Amino acid sequence: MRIQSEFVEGFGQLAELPEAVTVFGSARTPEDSLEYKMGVELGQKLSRAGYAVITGGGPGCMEAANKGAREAGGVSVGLGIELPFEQSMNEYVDLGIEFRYFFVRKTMFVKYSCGFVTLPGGFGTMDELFEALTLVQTRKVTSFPVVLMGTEFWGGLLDWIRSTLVGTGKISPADVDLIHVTDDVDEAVRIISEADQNRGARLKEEQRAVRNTIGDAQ
Ligand SMILES: CC(C)=CCNc1ncnc2c1ncn2[C@@H]1O[C@H](COP(=O)(O)O)[C@@H](O)[C@H]1O
Repeated sequence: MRIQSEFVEGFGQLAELPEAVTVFGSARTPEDSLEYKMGVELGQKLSRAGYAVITGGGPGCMEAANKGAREAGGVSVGLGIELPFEQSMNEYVDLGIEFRYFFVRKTMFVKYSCGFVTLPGGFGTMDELFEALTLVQTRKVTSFPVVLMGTEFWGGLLDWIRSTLVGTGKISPADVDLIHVTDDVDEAVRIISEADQNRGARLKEEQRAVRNTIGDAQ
């Protein structure tokens, strides 16, 4: 089955990836914009912090993050999507995989990264952002930071989330804390790596608990 083979191939090709962060954002961001510049800086700094950078492999913000990763000598990954119109992977992708199904590709973004950073974008970006937030809110993934870059761009959405979603009880006030917003690339990287360290500490705690339980049972 085509869907199954797409999962199997994706898992196989990404299994060896170092720890990675996925960067989302508009396919339409022009190269001479501040947002593109921010994407390049983000790709560079994530790479220097030791993370592979995964994007959707397309133009705009995706290209910017891949470019930054390539420039910093990092691992630059593109998980592309087959579209009805001709479009190739951006030129800064070193490891590229093309998917036919959006939902298979989305699984790969979550499975192979330890956090998401979202640059300004449109429908595609919103879809990816809210999927991530739903997974974190329902604890399908844990210690998974979601960072939004661009306080001005995201401000209106956050106001609406607080006033309308919290205001009418559709989400709890604590759910708003799942979202980190910043204009500072260093802060975005710091949020990701701190969550990473917490995850490491929690894992050790769990391993110790398991060892103690086994010890008690012997
Ligand atoms: C100019 C144009 C429409 C190109 C489409 N080419 C694309 N190539 C790869 N991923 C994409 C593309 N369009 C949307 N996406 C996915 O949706 C997000 C961007 O959608 P949008 O531009 O914000 O809504 C990206 O993070 C990416 O994962």
